[in-house]
Amino acid sequence: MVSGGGTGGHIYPALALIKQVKENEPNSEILYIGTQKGLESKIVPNSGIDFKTINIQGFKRSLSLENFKTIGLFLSSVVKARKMIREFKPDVVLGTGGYVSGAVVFAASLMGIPTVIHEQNSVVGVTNKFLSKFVKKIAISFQDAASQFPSQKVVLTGNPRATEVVNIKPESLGQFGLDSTVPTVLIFGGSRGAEKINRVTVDSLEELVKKPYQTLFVTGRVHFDQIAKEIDVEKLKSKVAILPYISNMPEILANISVIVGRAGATSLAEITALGIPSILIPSPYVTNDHQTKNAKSLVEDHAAELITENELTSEKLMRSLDQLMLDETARKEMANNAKQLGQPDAAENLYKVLVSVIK
Ligand SMILES: CC(=O)N[C@H]1[C@@H](OP(=O)(O)OP(=O)(O)OC[C@H]2O[C@@H](n3ccc(=O)[nH]c3=O)[C@H](O)[C@@H]2O)O[C@H](CO)[C@@H](O)[C@@H]1O
Repeated sequence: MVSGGGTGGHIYPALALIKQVKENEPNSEILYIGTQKGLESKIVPNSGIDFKTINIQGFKRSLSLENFKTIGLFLSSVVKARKMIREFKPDVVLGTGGYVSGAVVFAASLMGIPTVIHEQNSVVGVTNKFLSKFVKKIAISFQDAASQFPSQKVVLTGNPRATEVVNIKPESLGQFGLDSTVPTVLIFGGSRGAEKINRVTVDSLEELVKKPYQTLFVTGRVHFDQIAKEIDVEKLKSKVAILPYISNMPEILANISVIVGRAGATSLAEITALGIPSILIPSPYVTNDHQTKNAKSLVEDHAAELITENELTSEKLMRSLDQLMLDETARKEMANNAKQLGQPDAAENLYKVLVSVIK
C-alpha cells in the first residue's frame, strides 16, 4: 500500500517506486491511497494503479477554529485508512509525504503492519516528522535530512523518480510543435506552476522568440487560461510552446538542454539523474524555506544557478539563460557537475528497504 498526496513532488516518487516493485515482482498487488482534491486523483488513476481516497486537510499555522475540524478529519481518516488496510491486507505500507500519508501510515503502524516513509527534501516535512516516531524505516534523499530523524531508522536511498527518468525511452518535442534538434529550455514552476515565474516568462516572450534556442513553457493547470488570454500565439513563431501541464515529463526531459524552475526535491532528483543544467528559483512560500536548501545542495557543486524570487526579473532571467543556452561548454560543465549528484539506483534502494521490513 502506498500513500502520498497533494503535489507532484510527493506523488511521482511513489509511482516510480511502484514501477520498480512491478518490475521486480510482477505478481505484486498495489493500492494507492490519496485524496480527491490533490493532484494524485488525476495522476494515479491515469497510470493504471488502483486508487482509493480519503478526505483530509492540512493544519492552519495560526490558532484557528478550522484546526478542530482538521483534527476531526484526521481522526476519521485514520479510521477509514484502518478499514482499507484491513480489507487490502498489505505486507508493507509506504508514505511519501502529504497529509494523507500521515493518516494511512499512522493507521498501519497502530495495526502492527511494517511501515516506511520516504522524505524527498533536505529539510524534513511536517507529516514525515510526525510519522518518524512510528515507522520502521525512513528513506531519505539528501544526507542532510538524516540528523532530523531517529538515526537508527534512516537509510539514504535517493528519490525513485531518478531511476525512472534515466530508464525511459525519450520522446520527440515535435508533439509540442518544437524541433528536437534545436537546444531547448524548459520553464516551469513545479507541479502546480508558480505565478512569479509565469509572469516573468510572459514578459520575456518577445526576447525568447528572437533567440537561436527554443522554449517549452509550462504554466501549471490553474494559471493556463489566464496566460493563454494574454498571449498572441502567432507571435511565438513556433519558437515557444505554452502548455498547462506535461504528463509525460520523464520522456521529455532527455531532449531538454536547460531547466528554469522551482527547487522542489523531485525535480532536483530528475535534474541530477539526467545531468541537466538548471536555473533554480526556490519557492519562498514553503515550510522552513526548504527549497533554498535543496537548491544550495546543487549550487555549492556548480551544478545549478540560483536566482531568488525577489531578484527575478525578465532581464536577469534572459541574461542567465543566454549565458547557458549560448555557451555549450558552460552547459556541458554544469551538466557534468549535476550528474555527479544523481542517484539513478534510488528505486531499487527503496525497494530493498521495503523488502527488509516485511516480516
Ligand atoms: C509548493 C510545494 O509545497 N512544493 C513542494 C512539492 O513540490 P512540487 O510538487 O512542485 O515538486 P517537485 O518540483 O519536487 O516535483 C514536481 C514533479 O512534477 C513533475 N511535473 C511538473 C510539471 C509538469 O507539468 N509535469 C510534471 O510531470 C516534475 O517532473 C516532478 O516530478 O514537493 C516537493 C517534494 O517533496 C517539495 O520539495 C516542494 O517544496
